[in-house]
Amino acid sequence: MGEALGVAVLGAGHMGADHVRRLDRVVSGARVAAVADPDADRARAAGGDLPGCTLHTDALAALDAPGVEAVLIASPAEAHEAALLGCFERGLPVLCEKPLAPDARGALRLAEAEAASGGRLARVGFMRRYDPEYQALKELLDGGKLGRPLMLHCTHRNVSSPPHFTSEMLIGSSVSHEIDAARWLLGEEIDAVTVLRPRSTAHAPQGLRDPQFVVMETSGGVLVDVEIYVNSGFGYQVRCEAVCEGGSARIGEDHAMVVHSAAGAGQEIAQDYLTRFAEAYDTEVRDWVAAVRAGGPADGPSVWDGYVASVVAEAGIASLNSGARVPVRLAPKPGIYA
Ligand SMILES: NC(=O)C1=CN([C@@H]2O[C@H](COP(=O)(O)OP(=O)(O)OC[C@H]3O[C@@H](n4cnc5c(N)ncnc54)[C@H](O)[C@@H]3O)[C@@H](O)[C@H]2O)C=CC1
Ligand SMILES: O=C1[C@@H](O)[C@H](O)[C@@H](O)[C@H](O)[C@H]1O
Repeated sequence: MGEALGVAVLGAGHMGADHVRRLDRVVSGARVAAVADPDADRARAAGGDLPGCTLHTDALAALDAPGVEAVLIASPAEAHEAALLGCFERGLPVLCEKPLAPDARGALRLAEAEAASGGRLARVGFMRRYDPEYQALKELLDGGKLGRPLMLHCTHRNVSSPPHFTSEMLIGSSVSHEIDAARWLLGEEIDAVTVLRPRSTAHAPQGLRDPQFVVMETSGGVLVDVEIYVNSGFGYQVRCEAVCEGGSARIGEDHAMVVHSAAGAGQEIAQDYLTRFAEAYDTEVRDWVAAVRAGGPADGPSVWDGYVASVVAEAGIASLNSGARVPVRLAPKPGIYA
């Protein structure tokens, strides 16, 4: 391995371009060796000025480009499986944006393929695990000071949804973060999901079921509720309150400066995830680069975590469409994820 880890970034859209910037300017010990996007202009805009960085319209070609030692996948979910399989075949360590795959069957194929490759090569980009507030909440819950957790109340609001967003993606793409965060915070699996459907906002595109109210039941009897509202129109808000036997703890309150004037009191509200979770993305990528340089991403959110999130999301989508409570059924866990 060279002085700085050579990373190929696949996908140069919102997340990919931001990860290129992060690898180039924020994270030490890494350099961008290749950028791939079928949209050549996007690849050029993200990586065209970086010394030693080759540009590609074919993602698999980027895996074989000179100096590539690791891969960051930021293409749409539909493209993750081919890219991850390409990494597994070549033994390349990889950080893949969430969701791992568009459906649970694809996610399971990936867990089986990684297990067959002989060891863990991939992490999934559930960046909330690297957010200082989420980490503080986990430390508090793990420490047991508040007693056993009984409920998590979660809020997840976006200003607006991208044009391709479907009602199913509110769960499969957005709530996938709460699914992973709840499993990680509580150390429990999710056994069943019920999705309730309030009337939709007039500000959502025609036919989009927005907001939705997701209720998850864990193996230990904790109830996790999530308000997902992706066309709130006013801000990006991610909150979580843990209610425990001996108290409660809340994260994600708007922590900007409070300004008082003749017009009243006010505070800026983050408008997107790149602002709200800037530090989490930096820490996520910094930690991954350090782990790869030290020999491999043996910890962090795994392909199995990505698979479980997909199964829970699929149960949620079934509940969204039927109105029924849907149990979660997981495949046997391959030994590498023990
Ligand atoms: N962790 C987080 O908070 C967030 C994660 N994401 C995830 O990041 C991924 C990308 O999302 P965005 O950047 O918002 O999408 P985007 O649509 O802005 O960018 C995706 C880019 O991938 C390119 N692309 C399409 N097929 C490709 C392929 N086969 N190989 C390489 N590139 C390909 C597209 O041309 C486009 O430039 C998704 O998995 C999404 O769920 C997105 C937003 C936030
Ligand atoms: O991952 C993300 C997006 O894909 C998703 O669409 C948003 O709802 C989330 O807030 C963001 O973190």
